[in-house]
This record gives sequence, structure tokens and C-alpha cells, in this order.
Amino acid sequence: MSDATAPQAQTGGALLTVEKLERHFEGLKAVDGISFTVGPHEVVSIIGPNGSGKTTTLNLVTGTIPANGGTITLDGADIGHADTARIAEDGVARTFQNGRVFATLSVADNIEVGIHSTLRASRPFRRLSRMFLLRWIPLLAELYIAIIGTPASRRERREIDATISAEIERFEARLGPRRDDPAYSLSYANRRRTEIARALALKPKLLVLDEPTAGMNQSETAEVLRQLLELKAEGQAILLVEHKLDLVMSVSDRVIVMDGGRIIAQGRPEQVRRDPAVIEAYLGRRRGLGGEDLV
Ligand SMILES: Nc1ncnc2c1ncn2[C@@H]1O[C@H](COP(=O)(O)OP(=O)(O)OP(=O)(O)O)[C@@H](O)[C@H]1O
Repeated sequence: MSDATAPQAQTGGALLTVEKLERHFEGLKAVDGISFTVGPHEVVSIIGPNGSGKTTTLNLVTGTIPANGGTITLDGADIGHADTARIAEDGVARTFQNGRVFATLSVADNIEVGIHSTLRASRPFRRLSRMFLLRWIPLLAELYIAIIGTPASRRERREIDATISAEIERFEARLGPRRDDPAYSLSYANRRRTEIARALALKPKLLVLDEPTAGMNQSETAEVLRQLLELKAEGQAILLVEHKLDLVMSVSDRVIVMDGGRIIAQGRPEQVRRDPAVIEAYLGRRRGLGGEDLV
């Protein structure tokens, strides 16, 4: 049986360590002192009834909103107080529950936007942009490189093109023919694929996916599952929030179950599936998340 309070395996070597994380919205404790880890090549899923705090947890880990308490470390470095751009640079890339792409940009340009934060040769001195008095220096340098170019920036350009092509290739049949199409002309599923490709182009240490199959039909969901299994085989660490429990149970190394902002169970999929607290959360209160998949 899983134990929500037990320290997780391999905490010492964890990629992501979350401890006593808290976030409240006025009186509501959306995330109430949760602790968990994700290992360097682990796929960890967070499940739970609607409103249990899953997306808030992802928002905290990715710096989208600040925490009211607790710590978040990535590879041993504190990211709990960093902004989203810094966290992305440090190696956490995410997708959003409702799918966010730039509607008027092409598929290729949407993917490139993701890489922009990692550019070195084309964006020298970029850390100075955080300093109010000195931020004109990286701006001028970027402008010079954009107009004149340097051997390093041209090499980086070729690398960017190769990364974009590699990520489109991952979804070849779907995105290949649509590389230059604006995102607004894509199907919903292809917009979600573009968003995942954009996150992967960052070559993140941790890929954070918020309901990647939301709004997808059965065959599209099966395709996402195949792609997640491929990423897992490549050793990609993933933190996943997903309502489709068959997919969760097929892809996850560990499953965390939240209810009311707390972790009520965590463990291997087969342990969590049989946990009485989980069955109670899904079936006892009939919150309609396909709880029948758990028993
Ligand atoms: N910005 C906000 N302001 C006020 N309350 C919020 C805010 N964001 C989330 N909440 C509340 O916090 C709780 C947890 O929300 P959250 O979106 O994290 O749940 P969830 O488990 O992801 O739900 P779902 O499965 O429906 O996406 C809910 O009660 C929600 O209404």
C-alpha cells in the first residue's frame, strides 16, 4: 500500500524535490504542505478529483505563481523564488491545460519561441537584462548580431533550425506538412502537439505536462501515450497531470494522488490503484473521474 507521508525513494539523487509546498487563495488552501520528488529519468503523474490542486502544483513548480511556503529545488538548486524564464533556462519546460500557442505564428516559429530563452551566441550578456541600469547592453548586442551576425550566431541559427526540424519530425505525419502554417489554422490536437514540441525543443531536464490529452479523442490519446512512452524510453523526466487514468497507469513510474490540496497517496501505479484512500476519493464521493479504472 502506498504511504502519502513516506519520504520518496532516491530523494538524494532527485531531479526535482518539492518540500512542504503551500499555496492558498484567500481562505482556500489549494496546495497544503505537499512533498514529493521526481527522479532524473522518472515519469511521475499527479492525479486527483477536480479542484484538488494539481494545476496549482504545476504552476508553483514552473514559477507561474509564487508559493506561500515550502521549497522547490531542481538538481539541488533553489528554484522556489525564480521567475518562469529563469526556471525554463534552468531546465523546466511546460505545457498548459488549455493549450497555449501563438495563433499567428507558424508551427516552426512557435517552436522557435521556446528555444529563444536558451540562445547564447545570439543573445550575449542576456543575464544583464535583469539589471535595470544595464539592460541596454544585451539589447544593443542582440540588435548588432541580428543585423551583422557573427560566426557563432550563424552556427547557432543552424542548430536552431536542426532542433525545430527534429521536434517536428517527432510528430512528422501531423506537423511535418504544416510546418509553415499559422497555429490558428491547426486542429486542436495539432496545437497541443506544437506546444509539446515547443517544450521539448528546450531540451528540458524536466518536462511538465498539464493534461496533454484534454479534448483529444481515443486514437489521438493513444498517439500521445505512444509518444510519452518514447520520451520515457529516451530517459526524459516528466511530471504529468492527466485525467485519463489508463494513460497515467501505462506511462507512470510513480503516481501521486491529491485531494483537497494534500497528497493522499503516492506509489507505483499498481499500489495506488488499490489504495483505499484513492478509491474513496474517486468512487466514494463520486467525483466522476472514471474511478472505475482504479479498481
Ligand atoms: N487563481 C486562483 N484564484 C482563486 N482560486 C484558485 C485559483 N487557482 C486555483 N484556485 C482554486 O484552487 C483549487 C485547486 O485548483 P487547481 O486548478 O489546482 O485544481 P486541479 O486539481 O488542477 O483541478 P482540475 O482537475 O479541475 O484542473 C480549486 O478550488 C480552485 O478553484
